[in-house]
Amino acid sequence: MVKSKSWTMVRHFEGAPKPEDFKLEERELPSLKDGEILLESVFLSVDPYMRPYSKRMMKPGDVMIGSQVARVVESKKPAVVVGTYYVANVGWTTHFISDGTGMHALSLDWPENLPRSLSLGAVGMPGCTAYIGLLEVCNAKEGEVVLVNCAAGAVGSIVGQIAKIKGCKVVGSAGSDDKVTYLKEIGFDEAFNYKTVSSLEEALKNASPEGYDCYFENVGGKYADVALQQMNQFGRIAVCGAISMYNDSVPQTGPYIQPVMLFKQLRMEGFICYRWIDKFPDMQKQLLQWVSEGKLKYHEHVTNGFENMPAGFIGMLRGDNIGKAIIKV
Ligand SMILES: NC(=O)C1=CN([C@@H]2O[C@H](COP(=O)(O)OP(=O)(O)OC[C@H]3O[C@@H](n4cnc5c(N)ncnc54)[C@H](OP(=O)(O)O)[C@@H]3O)[C@@H](O)[C@H]2O)C=CC1
Ligand SMILES: CCCCCCCCC/C=C/C=O
Repeated sequence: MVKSKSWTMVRHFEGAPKPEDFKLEERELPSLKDGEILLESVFLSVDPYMRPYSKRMMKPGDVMIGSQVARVVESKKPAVVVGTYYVANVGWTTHFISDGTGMHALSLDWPENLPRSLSLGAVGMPGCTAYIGLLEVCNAKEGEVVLVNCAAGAVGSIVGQIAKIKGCKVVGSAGSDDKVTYLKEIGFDEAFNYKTVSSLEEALKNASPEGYDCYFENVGGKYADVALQQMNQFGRIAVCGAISMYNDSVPQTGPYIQPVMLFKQLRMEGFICYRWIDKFPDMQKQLLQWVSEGKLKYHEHVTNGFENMPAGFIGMLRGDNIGKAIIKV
């Protein structure tokens, strides 16, 4: 008998998630039936969406939502070979039985020198989100100026680098001096620590006196109020996330965006990456190629041990991570 451990949500989060909001549970899995496979997790992802989507998709006692890279340890499905790897959306759980639906296999020729955890980060959903938001939603063009916040994170760090590959000028903001150093290392033209600048408005003006054509928005709230004022005429804003608002119990209120949207003739579009799910395989191929060629750098913030998964999640929301926050079992 195989024992599976899972992290469940004890109660809906109030404000920032806390360790006591999670419970580690264990259960025995049944024997495999014909057509089924048994998988064990190798890497799990902790992502900001888990905070707002826990409210939309979960009830107390449910296993936390999320995706992982898992290895096949037993197979009663002829097409599936033991030792192969899959990305599966099965939540915070160490072992699971599947008939193969709702998962996708990692390429059998995954490069030896690259960690498979990249399929949860730079070459996975966050990488595709960066690609879509920048190129499909903002429609960034060579020579334009791109602003991205949460710039040292899983999505933001890829946004900035794709923008450089496409010939844009890139400005990024992040929440520590180490993150700012990292952004310069990976090719951002300008970067600043939004927590220590005396004026966000001045920091944005200094970084790009010529204004901004594209704004890849991950933060929302007061940051956005200031950044929108720095947009150029006909600027485009891809609303990817609003992490500064996810823990709010009482919604934040204005300033309101209509005057600046009107007089600068801006276009703002919210997007969820899965609208482009059919394009994921092509985007992932491109992202993996850029990584293999050294054009796209990646960094991972690895928390070791499944038992530390809530701490890894809480730490990511607090800003502990440079690059993708990953749990290694
Ligand atoms: N629309 C879509 O399809 C998708 C949207 N997203 C969104 O993209 C954004 C980035 O996600 P992801 O790259 O995975 O996460 P990150 O790797 O960027 O990690 C989250 C980061 O958010 C920053 N942060 C936390 N609280 C605040 C705050 N109050 N104000 C400003 N920054 C804060 C921290 O960085 P710092 O130290 O810089 O503050 C932290 O490191 C999120 O908003 C997420 O919801 C992600 C995937 C898909
Ligand atoms: C494993 C279930 C995931 C369902 C929600 C995925 C949402 C991804 C888009 C993110 C939006 C904001 O962060």
